[in-house]
Formats: sequence, C-alpha cells, structure tokens
Amino acid sequence: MTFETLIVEIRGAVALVTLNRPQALNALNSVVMRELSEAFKTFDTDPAVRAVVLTGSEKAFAAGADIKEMQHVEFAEAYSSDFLAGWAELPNFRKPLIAAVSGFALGGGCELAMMCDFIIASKTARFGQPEITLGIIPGMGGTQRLVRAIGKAKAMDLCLTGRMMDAEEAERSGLVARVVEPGKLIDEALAAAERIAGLSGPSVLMAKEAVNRAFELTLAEGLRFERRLFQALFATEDQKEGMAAFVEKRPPAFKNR
Ligand SMILES: CC(C)=CC(=O)SCCNC(=O)CCNC(=O)[C@H](O)C(C)(C)COP(=O)(O)OP(=O)(O)OC[C@H]1O[C@@H](n2cnc3c(N)ncnc32)[C@H](O)[C@@H]1OP(=O)(O)O
Repeated sequence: MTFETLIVEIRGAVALVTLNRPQALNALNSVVMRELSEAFKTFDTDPAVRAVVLTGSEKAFAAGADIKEMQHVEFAEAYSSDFLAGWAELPNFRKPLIAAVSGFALGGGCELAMMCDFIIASKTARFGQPEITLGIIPGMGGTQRLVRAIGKAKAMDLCLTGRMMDAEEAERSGLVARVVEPGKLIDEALAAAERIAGLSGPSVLMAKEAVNRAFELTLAEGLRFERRLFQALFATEDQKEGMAAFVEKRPPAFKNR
C-alpha cells in the first residue's frame, strides 16, 4: 500500500500506520482522511492484519484539522458536503486499533486518538481541543468523546479554554491508558497490539464491540448484549482451546474460530 500522507508497515499480524505530513505537524487534511479510510478498509478485509497501531511523529501525533485547508470554507459548502463526515467512518473499524501518541494531539488530532480503542502516550504527549481559539468548536467528536473519556468538568475546561494537558494529566483523567518513556512508545504499542493479535480473534472483536456499546446502550441493554456475546463464544473452538489450555497448564493455540 502506497500513500502520500501515510506510511504503512506490516509487522507480522500488526499494521503500523504512521501519519506522514511532518511539514504541517501531521495536520489532518482531506487526503489524510481519504487515505486512512482506504487503509482501514483494506485492513478490515485482510485476515492477516489482526491489530493496528496508529502513530505520528515524535513532535506531533497530529496538530489538528488542516487550518490552511479549512480557512476559506463557507457555510453552504461545509453543510452541503457534510464537511468532516468522512472521519465518522474510522470508529466503525472492527479490529483493535491503538493510538501511539507523541507530542501534540490537538483538535482533530486529539479526536483521532479518541477514535482509537485506547491511547498509549509518550511522556512528551500534549492533548487539547484548541478549536475555540480559532473561532470554531471541535468537529470530529471532541465535545462528545472527551466528555465520555474524562467527564464534563475537564472536557469543558479543555473545550472552553483551549488549553493543553500533558501526558500525566491525560492519564490521571482517564484519556490515556498508559504513559511510557519517549523512546519506548512504538515498541510498547506494538507489543500491546501483538499481544492482542495473538488472542482469539472472535473474542477480541466481540470485546471491542461490547465495550463500544457501553456508549450507546442503557445499562440493562448493554448487560444483555454482553451476555449474548459471552454465550455465543461458547460456540467457538477457541473457547474450548483456551479453557483446555488453562486446565492443562499450557499456552493456548487459538485458531480464530
Ligand atoms: C477537527 C476540527 C474541527 C478542527 C481542528 O482540529 S482546528 C486545528 C486545531 N489545532 C490547532 O489549533 C493547533 C495549531 N497548531 C499550533 O498551535 C502550533 O503549530 C503548535 C502549538 C502545535 C506547534 O507550534 P510550533 O511553533 O512548534 O510549530 P509551528 O511553527 O506552529 O508549526 C509548524 C508548521 O506546521 C503548520 N501547522 C501546525 N498545525 C497546523 C494545522 N492544524 N493546520 C495546518 N498547518 C498546521 C504550521 O502552520 C507550520 O507550517 P508553516 O511554517 O508552513 O506555516
């Protein structure tokens, strides 16, 4: 796969996708959106890809939507083209997706990281929703996902002041799953992705689907949904293998069926 704004490397069962617009701190323009969408569609149908890591550069995961591309957009055009709607496809990606964030993850960059299943951050990471300083508001999910991730008080603070928070505050707030030393970011994210890739495929997909449903369903509906998926997994060979391996004190050999 060759792209203008992304580098895709396949490392065993894991695809490492690196945003590659260093001159603009990985600002997210329409080309990045189209290419990410294309790459993720390919991964979704490729059984060899079992998890994905999305990262940027040391200085910036992504410094937001491309301000230079957006600067002259008019309302009629934004509305009729449903501007930014293309980004809504990424959260539909079914396989595990880890954001490895170093440096700035601002505006659309923070929103892109939040579309991933979890975020591993370097100590240098800085998160924020500075759109308010440009006379706009977040438009790729910031006002919604940030509230769910870190609660109303902190989300309001970030969205209304446009200030940045460092990796430590982001981890304390629940936005980030782990913070690692700068030089270890990619290794740590790849190790997590490889670990997931080695587990039973159906249970991994169902775990992701069930956790994501927590954002949409009532507790009673969510619990019922979880239970149905849990019960369905007893129809898989991997459930038999996983439990037999535990009892026989050996590592499981999952077949993803
Ligand atoms: C999703 C929606 C609805 C909205 C958004 O995301 S709006 C964008 C939100 N993000 C921001 O407001 C951040 C903008 N960037 C900055 O504030 C700074 O670049 C910085 C604090 C991240 C880093 O500052 P630094 O002084 O280290 O670097 P710069 O010289 O400012 O940037 C280097 C180079 O990158 C270009 N750049 C940076 N961010 C963007 C962006 N979001 N869109 C387009 N271009 C961006 C910057 O202009 C500069 O390039 P030039 O030297 O060619 O101007």
